[in-house]
Amino acid sequence: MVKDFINRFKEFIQKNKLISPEDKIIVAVSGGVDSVVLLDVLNELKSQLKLELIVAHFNHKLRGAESDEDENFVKKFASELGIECYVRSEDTKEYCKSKKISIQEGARELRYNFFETLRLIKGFDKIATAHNANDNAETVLLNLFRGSGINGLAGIQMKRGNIIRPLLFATRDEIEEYAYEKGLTYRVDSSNFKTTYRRNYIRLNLLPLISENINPGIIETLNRTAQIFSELSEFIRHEALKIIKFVAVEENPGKILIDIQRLKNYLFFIQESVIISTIETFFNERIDFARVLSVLNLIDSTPGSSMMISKDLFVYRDRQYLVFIRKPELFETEVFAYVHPGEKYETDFFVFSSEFVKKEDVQFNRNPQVEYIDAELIADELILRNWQPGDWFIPLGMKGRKKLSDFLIDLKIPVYEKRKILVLESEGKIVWVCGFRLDDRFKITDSTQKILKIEFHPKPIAQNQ
Ligand SMILES: Nc1ncnc2c1ncn2[C@@H]1O[C@H](COP(=O)(O)OP(=O)(O)OP(=O)(O)O)[C@@H](O)[C@H]1O
Repeated sequence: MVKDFINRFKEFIQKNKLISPEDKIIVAVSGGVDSVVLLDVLNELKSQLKLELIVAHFNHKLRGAESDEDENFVKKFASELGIECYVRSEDTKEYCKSKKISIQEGARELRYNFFETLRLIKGFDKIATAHNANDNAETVLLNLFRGSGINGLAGIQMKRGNIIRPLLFATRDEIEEYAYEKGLTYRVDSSNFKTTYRRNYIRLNLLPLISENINPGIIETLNRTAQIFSELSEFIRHEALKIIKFVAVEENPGKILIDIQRLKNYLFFIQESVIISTIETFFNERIDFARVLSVLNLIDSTPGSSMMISKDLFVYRDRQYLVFIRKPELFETEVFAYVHPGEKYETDFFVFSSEFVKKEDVQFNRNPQVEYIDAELIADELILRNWQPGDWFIPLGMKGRKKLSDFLIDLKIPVYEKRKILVLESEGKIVWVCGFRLDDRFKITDSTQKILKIEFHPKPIAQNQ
């Protein structure tokens, strides 16, 4: 059986290109039977495949002395095999409390960050975890019952970035049998928070029932189904990336605009994949299915509707576009500042400057970011602030007053851009809709004596904000 297991392992890693000869692999060992077997099998193949192996263990300090015993067990096992072992401990509860995330989420974040940091420091190629075919079957059912798109039905990915799951071909029984035949010891219940109530219910109640009454090979069947969905998902993702080129009208660091009408032309599962791929490709984040649904619901809601995708990624429904935007750009532009004629005011997002100039230095041009005003008509202290509903002004060249909101609609300024518009105010009157239009009352005329040149320049958004 042991030989057969190792052969199937080899076949699986070759067929799916998970491991190549001379790979340097970090093996994530919790101490449970799966990861103990994974390390053992990789160690068996070490010289044949010329692998370099190290072990990584994260002590989450979640189960008191037991956690420390897991750590000692893993260290001892690795040293018996002559493999270096790296351990990191951190109070996971504290970490999750401070970040306001669930223990499961926080533990995962800490663990995978540690593995990746170790990989970079050691210059290794891959990180192997020991998820098995039962984990995969349970994940598929969980996702199906909770509601999921194609990605969820694809189950646990065999490979994601540098992470590989080479034990996905084996069922839990087979792994336990291997351990038994090789006389391997392991820690029982060393997993972190894998056994959530729902997963446990599926494992202990549902799957045995299905196995007894419908299909004794349900684990293998679900794994095959997952494989089909995984290939389908890969195919659609490939197509989605092409479609993004067509539906995204503007792409720059920190902001993506997707044309709603164009997106609507596609079937739902393609729309879903476009949203997922946009977020993964341009923002390097992941999104769960429930949130994908909410994003797609925005398409049918009123302009201005919005939602948070993650702590700092925001999506907004504009009149024409779905706008994905990094939060800082949107929110940190709340502005209310006192500025004095002749002074400069600068933030991370824009520069406002003003200087007194002579009549002969006035250069009229079509650049709306530079204007000249009659300095004798303004106060000594001006206010630079976000525009607000109810604001009005007299646009240059016009006689009557105009509501700023109407002015912005006429200019077809997208909803998300509107939020960032600033006005320069003097004694309750708007002098300038910065970067757009001067107020007629403050323009320079033949009788103007003192001229103030005003400029407003937004700054490009820094990458990866
Ligand atoms: N504390 C740990 N230290 C090292 N490796 C771990 C640890 N916990 C889990 N692993 C690795 O991850 C595999 C899966 O573990 P587990 O099922 O507990 O994780 P999970 O809760 O399903 O989360 P995830 O899918 O994010 O890994 C283990 O077999 C092991 O390879």
